[in-house]
Amino acid sequence: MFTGQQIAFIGGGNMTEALVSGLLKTGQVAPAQIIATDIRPERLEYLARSFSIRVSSDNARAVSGAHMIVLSVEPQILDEVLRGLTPSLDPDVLIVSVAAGYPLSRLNRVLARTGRSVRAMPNTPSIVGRGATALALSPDLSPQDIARATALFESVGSVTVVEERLMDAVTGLSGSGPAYVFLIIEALADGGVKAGLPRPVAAALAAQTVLGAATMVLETGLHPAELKDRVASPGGTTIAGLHALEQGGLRAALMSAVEAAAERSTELGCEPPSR
Ligand SMILES: NC(=O)C1=CN([C@@H]2O[C@H](COP(=O)(O)OP(=O)(O)OC[C@H]3O[C@@H](n4cnc5c(N)ncnc54)[C@H](OP(=O)(O)O)[C@@H]3O)[C@@H](O)[C@H]2O)C=CC1
Ligand SMILES: O=C(O)[C@@H]1CCC=N1
Repeated sequence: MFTGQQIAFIGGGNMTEALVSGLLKTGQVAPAQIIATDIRPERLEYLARSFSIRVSSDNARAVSGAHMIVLSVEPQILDEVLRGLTPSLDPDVLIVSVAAGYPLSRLNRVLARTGRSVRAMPNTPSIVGRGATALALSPDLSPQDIARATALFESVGSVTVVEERLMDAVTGLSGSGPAYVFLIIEALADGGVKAGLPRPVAAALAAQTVLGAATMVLETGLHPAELKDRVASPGGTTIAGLHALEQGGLRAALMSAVEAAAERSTELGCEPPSR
């Protein structure tokens, strides 16, 4: 699928590292087919050393001759970065953007092109191959384009295709969601420490509990409420803990977190560039 294809990653940060690592692990892409750019020389050195890929500080040169471009810089600077690519851009190149909140209509407007683009929202568990990515596809993509974009993100986890109007909601849930879960794991571990556990024991139990519970939801297909009910014995420990969570407003807090992050994603898409 990627035979003879050149892939350019613009912005050599966390997301690019996860995707480069995932793609190379599939064995479908050789290091020489990948180029990554960044403005930080230390990131370029790190990426070249870790993955033996080509690196450059020149975005325009990197995209010249590329068959697929992955845009992975902050949304606030993406307009400026895109304008710098325009002179060397093949009008037919497949463009994949992971920039939060940044709509495909804006991408096309800034690049003065009409399509062949994918808006993606991955998340940081992609770094360990357990990512969740949603893709919104422009209507003119070929089956091969869709297969390539899907393969890129399947190399680091699961892929779901959604309408672009849902991408801000996806960003609020699975894009930002790992941070909510890290906070929950930290707080559970703190609770364990408060109840007398050594910190390393509490941290390991908290993380494994979240992993195990999430795996049960995915593997059984049961409603989380059904699984919750199976943990809570009548008059037992769990119902006492659940009552405390309801009093603390955990459900409403998590719903508000997703809503606030989704709203921020929408705002980011409308904001003028910050630099
Ligand atoms: N982190 C996450 O959980 C997720 C992030 N995203 C999206 O992915 C994108 C990248 O995020 P992430 O990898 O975390 O960010 P990082 O900050 O880790 O990576 C971006 C890199 O691009 C560099 N950079 C800045 N300007 C340029 C430029 N003009 N040309 C080339 N490189 C440049 C940055 O340097 P410097 O730091 O000096 O600015 C930085 O090294 C963002 O759009 C974000 O919205 C999407 C899903 C999840
Ligand atoms: O916080 C952010 O803006 C990015 C997008 C989703 C996760 N991190």
